Amino acid sequence: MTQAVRGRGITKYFGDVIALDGVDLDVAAGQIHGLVGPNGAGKTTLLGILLGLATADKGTLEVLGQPAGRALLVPDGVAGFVDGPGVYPSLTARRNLAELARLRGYGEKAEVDDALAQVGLADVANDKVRGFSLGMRQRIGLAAALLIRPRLLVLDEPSNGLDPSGRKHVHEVLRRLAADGAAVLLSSHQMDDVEALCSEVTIVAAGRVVFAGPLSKLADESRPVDYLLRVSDTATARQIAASASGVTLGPVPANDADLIIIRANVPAIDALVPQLVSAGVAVRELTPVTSPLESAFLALTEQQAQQQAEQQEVSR
Ligand SMILES: Nc1ncnc2c1ncn2[C@@H]1O[C@H](COP(=O)(O)OP(=O)(O)OP(=O)(O)O)[C@@H](O)[C@H]1O
Repeated sequence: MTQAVRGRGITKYFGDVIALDGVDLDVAAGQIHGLVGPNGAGKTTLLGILLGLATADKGTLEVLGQPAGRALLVPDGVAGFVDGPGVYPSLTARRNLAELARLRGYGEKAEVDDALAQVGLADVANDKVRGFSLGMRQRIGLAAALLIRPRLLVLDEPSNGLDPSGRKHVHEVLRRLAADGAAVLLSSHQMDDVEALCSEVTIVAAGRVVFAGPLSKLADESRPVDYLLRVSDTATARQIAASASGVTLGPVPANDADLIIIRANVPAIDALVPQLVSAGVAVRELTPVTSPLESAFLALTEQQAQQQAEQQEVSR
């Protein structure tokens, strides 16, 4: 599989602040890759470097086979935006895209209409962007990116402000692009979006990569997570869970009399369920409260924050 992005040791300072501290990033062509991390982790900075909006201080970056990251230039074949798309509020959605296409020297009206249709804005093509919601503006930004037929699409929080229908359009567009061989790199705080779309993720915390790889590798069976259990007899189930090894009882759920919340890892759950069943308690549902990505994200980023605090303590 060809690489769309290959970054090694990317480092970026803002004065004394180190926003990116030796970041490696690999995004394959045809892949939707998620970039996740807590506030201030360096995601926007990294995406900005890929889009030629900022330069790296150290490290190497190849985008679509070309060296990048050292000049304020959008590499060929790359589209996207950070911190929301730039639009002209006084122009209609269609004029915004048509002007952009004209400025860039490509794109016929038909492509503008097609891009608007793809993101679900055909019905409001003749409305001024001034009245558009955040989600609609995000979709205009995506439509603008589509005009250049990108081979790498870079998006910062593309689901911000999207309603379920807007989200569906955006997901479809991204999946279609990837199926056609383009690479998509998106940052998101919405773990369900990342899980629905991305095959691989890079998790960053405080400017460093704490995990990179397939989502399937994140599921760690030894890590305790919270589960919801729907059972036929909560009183007996709570009693058994309270004395089961490796299981901690959570709070009593407020609105559902048939549920209990427990914290356990996979082996502890595997041992608990037959115990409940043999005591005559039917187990009707067993669901992790947090997804594997969310719990890995929390565990990895907390670990990183703790290590940093310890390092600061040592260097004092
Ligand atoms: N232009 C700038 N000047 C000074 N510091 C900056 C600048 N841009 C980013 N930073 C700092 O660099 C670090 C990384 O910021 P960045 O915006 O890349 O994080 P992020 O992961 O995108 O965060 P969020 O999820 O909140 O958008 C932060 O400490 C931030 O304060």
